[in-house]
Amino acid sequence: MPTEYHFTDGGAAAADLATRIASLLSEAIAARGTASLALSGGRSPKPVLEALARTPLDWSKVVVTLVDERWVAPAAPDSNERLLRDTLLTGPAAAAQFVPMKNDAADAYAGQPAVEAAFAAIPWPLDIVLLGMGEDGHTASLFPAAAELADGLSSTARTIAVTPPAAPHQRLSLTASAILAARHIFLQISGDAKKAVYAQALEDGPVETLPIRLALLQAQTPVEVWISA
Ligand SMILES: O=C(O)C(O)[C@@H](O)[C@H](O)[C@H](O)COP(=O)(O)O
Repeated sequence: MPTEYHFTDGGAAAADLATRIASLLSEAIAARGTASLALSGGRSPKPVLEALARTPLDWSKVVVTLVDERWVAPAAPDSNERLLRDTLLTGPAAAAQFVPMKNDAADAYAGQPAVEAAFAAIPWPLDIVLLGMGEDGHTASLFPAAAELADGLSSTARTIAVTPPAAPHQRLSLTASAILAARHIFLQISGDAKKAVYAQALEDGPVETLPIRLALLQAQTPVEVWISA
């Protein structure tokens, strides 16, 4: 079962989570000389990314990538790369090495092989994966009812191209095996609707229905869930 941390204030949760992540990155650098961090996009991580950006750390030893990316130009408002460049990769954390999940290929399927090849340069397994969750139970871009879900749950590749059934843009996503190989998994949840989905996902049931279960119903990798109002 995951370890849960509950907060009434989202800002306090973000500050605390950033401190926890920075401390694990420091430990990884001390132990292995480098650290790797995969971050989610969407709305939830922004305050954590802003807090992390201000955290003193030897960021030049940290390789940062994404948990998933929308196949849009890196400057587009929906780009997760843009979110990282506008938040985390400023100030001290600008010294980190960033490995994008988007390239110039015409679509995510054509672009995936080069992303997979670029991922070979990331210190592996990932030290930290920060997941979000949608109200449909998706995590990363592993969406229920997506044609690629079965592959995303079973593939030994690190990345997969996905067309979400009910969300905009083709995506590149980490696979379940890449997520579960990580040393630490974090999940951010806020709001009553997500709390209800999270509670349901903790009950035994098919991963295909609520893909976040891939992280919650396993004992291989420690999962910490940061829950706020
Ligand atoms: O790029 C993305 O959309 C994601 O990484 C995705 O998996 C996200 O974490 C959830 O959809 C939750 O998104 P919110 O935090 O915006 O609710």
